[in-house]
Amino acid sequence: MLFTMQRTESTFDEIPVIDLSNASSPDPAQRLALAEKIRDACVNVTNHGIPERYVIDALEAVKPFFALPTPSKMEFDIHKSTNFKGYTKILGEKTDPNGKGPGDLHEGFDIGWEQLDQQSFSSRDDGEMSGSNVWPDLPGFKEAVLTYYHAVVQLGLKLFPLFALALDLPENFFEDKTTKPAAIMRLLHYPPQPPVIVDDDGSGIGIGAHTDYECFTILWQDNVSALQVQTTEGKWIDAVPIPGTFVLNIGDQLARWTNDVFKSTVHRAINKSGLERYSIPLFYGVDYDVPLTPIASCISSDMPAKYEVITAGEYVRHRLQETYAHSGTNP
Ligand SMILES: O=C(O)CCC(=O)C(=O)O
Ligand SMILES: [Fe+2]
Repeated sequence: MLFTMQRTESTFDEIPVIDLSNASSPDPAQRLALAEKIRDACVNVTNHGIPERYVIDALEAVKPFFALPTPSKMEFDIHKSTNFKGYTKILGEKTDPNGKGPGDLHEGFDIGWEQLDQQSFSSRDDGEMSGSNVWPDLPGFKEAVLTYYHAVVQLGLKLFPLFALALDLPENFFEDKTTKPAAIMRLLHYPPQPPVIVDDDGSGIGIGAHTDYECFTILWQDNVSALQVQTTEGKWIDAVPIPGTFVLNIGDQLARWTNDVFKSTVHRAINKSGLERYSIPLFYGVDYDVPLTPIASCISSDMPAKYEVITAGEYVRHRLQETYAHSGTNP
């Protein structure tokens, strides 16, 4: 009989902390032991190798941008972009596909892959998601943001082999599918809001309940608690910020590769602190032209294929269109 993977149930009461020191250990047993720990839908990772200085610099770069008057920020309106890059105004996004409210109480600035050392953007064929970044003319902004971006992209490349191991696949399974890092990064600002519990009409939500669209998300959050993660039983757990760690979430592309053996993590954020909150998620997917074909060991007569096969780029574009539809269309 063919070996079939079992679905992972995430039933934690608090989000586990996983030490990534052994991610590139020469000992395969240590890499495998670590891989088993990241099966859960959501973990905090420590010893990730990203210098704190990079986080601080990116944050200090973006704060003056968010402090600009709205018309200046709207010059970089995400709706002017072919590939959803640039500025999202407060309430500009509605991340919960079933959300009833007026939109999400955060503003954001999105970038994708770009080399750090280049004068001008060299375009890359990203199919559905082709296009360039936009940059405000603020001193040090681009350099600080891209320096942090590239450090997290490198961390992500170390995680793909662990996910492959956890699926009993060759460690290099994702290598030829991640040759042009398809990573979107967002710098997010949640302004202080009245300490309301979210109303029945959905107003007051910082970011509505959703799953992320790529394979996994590496998220830095400041020390203001707002993020919540839903367990398989439907319980909301606070992703309490732990200094020096990142949150690692599973996203829809991995769910599609694995026919839901790895489920994508439902999460949301509500900033009830009365304080400003900042977070920086980086969503790491496979190359946009790669079809999300389910892995054979994740399909059986008990677990028939759940998702139609589409490319990563088609999937991401479709989801971004839905998210931003209520505040405009893109070219
Ligand atoms: O701000 C956060 O903690 C979560 C952000 C998020 O879920 C997203 O941008 O997809
Ligand atoms: Fe998210």
